[in-house]
Amino acid sequence: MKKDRENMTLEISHLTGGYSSIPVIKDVNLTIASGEAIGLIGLNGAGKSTTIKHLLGLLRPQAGKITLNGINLAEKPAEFKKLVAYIPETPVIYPELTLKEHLELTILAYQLDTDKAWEKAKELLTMFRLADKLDWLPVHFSKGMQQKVMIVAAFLTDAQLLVIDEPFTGLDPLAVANFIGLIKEAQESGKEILMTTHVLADAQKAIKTYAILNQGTIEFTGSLDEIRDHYGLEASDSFDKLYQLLYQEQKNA
Ligand SMILES: Nc1ncnc2c1ncn2[C@@H]1O[C@H](COP(=O)(O)OP(=O)(O)OP(=O)(O)O)[C@@H](O)[C@H]1O
Repeated sequence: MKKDRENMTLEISHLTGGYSSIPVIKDVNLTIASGEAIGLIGLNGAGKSTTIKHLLGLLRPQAGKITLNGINLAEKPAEFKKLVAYIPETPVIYPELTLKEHLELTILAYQLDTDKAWEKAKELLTMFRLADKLDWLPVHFSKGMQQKVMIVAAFLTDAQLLVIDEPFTGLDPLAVANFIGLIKEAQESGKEILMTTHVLADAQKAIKTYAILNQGTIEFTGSLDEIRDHYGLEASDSFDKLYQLLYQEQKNA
């Protein structure tokens, strides 16, 4: 398939949804173009994971639509999902499968060319210091090592959209640096990235644009400097102050 960067866009438009008739996210609009990475930030309970669940097709919207490269998730879920790789906050590990078998599952699920995929897997496994553990059971790995398995599997897929939920907790600084390098590479190769995080110090090494989700609504989108201006933060203020302001808004709502 010819890659035309102009058509490679994630569009979330007027998305309203949640777990019951009372919506958790309301009229969310977000566009991520090819080569763009957006950080989704907000207080606990703001609706970040709920937005991600909609994006992965795990929840059905009450209103609105999600398209990727023009493919509507509601109309062509299988086609849409093949273009998406997901790194969950809590690693999903199958207790009876080895590391090698976990990666084989990914290769099968995304119908990857086996030789090319293993070439890529070896690079990623070496980067994350897991190359000698292919026959181990990841269920016995540490939290950080399990997180690395998720990262290796996601970057193996070559998916167009990377959805990443709070990746930094549990990763050591070497792994964080490698992960940030992969995010930058993914952007350079024209992928779209949506990452939720509370760890702006690490995120800002790779991500320049942030969407602020407050009580289920995207309140502002921009660079960290634009966010400072919008919320009246001083250059000397830490971003903790932003969260305090969001909390005040929530209390006053
Ligand atoms: N499975 C569920 N069933 C019902 N309500 C849920 C469920 N999961 C989350 N919620 C509710 O949806 C709201 C948003 O939760 P969500 O997990 O999307 O927040 P978040 O922004 O990801 O928070 P965090 O920063 O803690 O990860 C919260 O009020 C939460 O209680």
